[in-house]
Amino acid sequence: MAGISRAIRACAAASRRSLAAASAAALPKEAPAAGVRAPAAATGRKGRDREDGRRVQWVFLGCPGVGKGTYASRLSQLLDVPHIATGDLVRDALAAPGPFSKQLTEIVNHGKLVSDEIIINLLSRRLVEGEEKGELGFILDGFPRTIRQAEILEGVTDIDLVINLKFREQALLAKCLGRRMCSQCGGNFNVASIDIEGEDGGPRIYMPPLLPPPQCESKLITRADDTEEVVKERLRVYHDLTEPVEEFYRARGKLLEFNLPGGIPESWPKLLEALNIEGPDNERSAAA
Ligand SMILES: Nc1ncnc2c1ncn2[C@@H]1O[C@H](COP(=O)(O)OP(=O)(O)O)[C@@H](O)[C@H]1O
Repeated sequence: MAGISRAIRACAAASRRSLAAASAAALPKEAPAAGVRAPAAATGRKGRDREDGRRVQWVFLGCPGVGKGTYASRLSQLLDVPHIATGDLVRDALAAPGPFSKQLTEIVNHGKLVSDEIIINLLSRRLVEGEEKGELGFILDGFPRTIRQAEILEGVTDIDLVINLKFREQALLAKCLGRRMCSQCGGNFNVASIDIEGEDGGPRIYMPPLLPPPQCESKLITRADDTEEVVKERLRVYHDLTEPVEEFYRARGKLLEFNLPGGIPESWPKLLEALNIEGPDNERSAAA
């Protein structure tokens, strides 16, 4: 797909050039009229309704623990595009032995962002692999996370829609601390029980734990950066460096704000509705 290959070339070039030069070369395009563009790319359930044959190119924004991975992954299956999480790319890179992974671990385990050069390098490599496999779109999760990353992305490819997930701040820390993954099957679970009183006439939010099946119980692992101190730092970094990215896309009429009303059973059908996507018949019961 032309959009992706342009992005790859430019991202790869950006990782070689100084980022200042890359940002200058990738100056943002004219802002379209204010207001979120109707997510027309999503109206066909498989997102195949564009004339050029490409599928959706979406971005998920939102604080750590909000559920970007959960919803991005579900949508990617529904729309038949890859879910590309830069956090996963970073974790894969730090799992490989060597000095590079040591350097990355030091950054990630302190809740800091890795450099734009490193992340663009990892992302462009992933996009090249995808292009070789014939991928026709993407849902990005965890990128862009700085204004500079957003400017580079905006300068090299067309992002159709940016979904900004919001959840009650007081629950985010508990959600991160409760995350568990099965080291064998890769399944994601959460042992936290969230119960928050309604605010300003809003409903009470109750999210029961999402417990693993018995065969996964003894294999659960916790991310090294999901400790209280590090999650608080990641939330601070999000507010300082990533929140301005919301405004960047709002000004370009691409930001769709979505307040999660609760856990997956309540939120998933509402998100599909907001995106004008028709889920498969069994989707609602699967989410319930
Ligand atoms: N776009 C990015 N820019 C810089 N660092 C990133 C980016 N994406 C991921 N990382 C690094 O990987 C870590 C884990 O990312 P992620 O899984 O997306 O975390 P979160 O749960 O906080 O959203 C981040 O704390 C950061 O160190």
